[in-house]
Amino acid sequence: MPTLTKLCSMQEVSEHNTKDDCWIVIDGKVYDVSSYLDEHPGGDDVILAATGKDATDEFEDAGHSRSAREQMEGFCIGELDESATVLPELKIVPEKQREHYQKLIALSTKHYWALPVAVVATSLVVGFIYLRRK
Ligand code: HEM
Repeated sequence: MPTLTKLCSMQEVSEHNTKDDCWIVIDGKVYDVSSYLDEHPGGDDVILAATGKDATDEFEDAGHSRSAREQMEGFCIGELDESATVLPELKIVPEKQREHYQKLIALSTKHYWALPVAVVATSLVVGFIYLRRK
């Protein structure tokens, strides 16, 4: 049977992030709490700060009562479309910048031999002085 539930992407939800138009995501469900912000006993700022992301942890951390949870169901407008997760855009580094980074890495690895050589040289000098004193 086809579902009548509205599916919303996180991108779409995050566009509703103002006092007059506020959607939040809790436990995979999308809630339009615009009309409830002024009445919310925990204040509107906490809810506004929870827009554009999954607010389940913040909601649970506040230890909401059973009646708060029942009240919440009245604001449900749909479900989060998990398949529409936005992949982070890959940053393409320009050729010149890439060459610059490669040179920097090559330059810094050039001196890796210095520390072990310094340790061995110091041990030799200390050993030599110790043997001469005996
Ligand atoms: C539709 C969604 C929500 C409803 C209906 C709702 C309802 C309520 C209610 C009725 C209370 C009073 C205490 C209780 O009965 O549990 C409350 C307190 C509170 N809520 Fe919400 N809430 C919602 C969403 C959120 C969200 C998303 C957050 C956090 C990001 C949040 C944070 C808090 C905090 C911090 C308190 C105060 C707790 C205290 O002072 O003890 N609420 N909420």
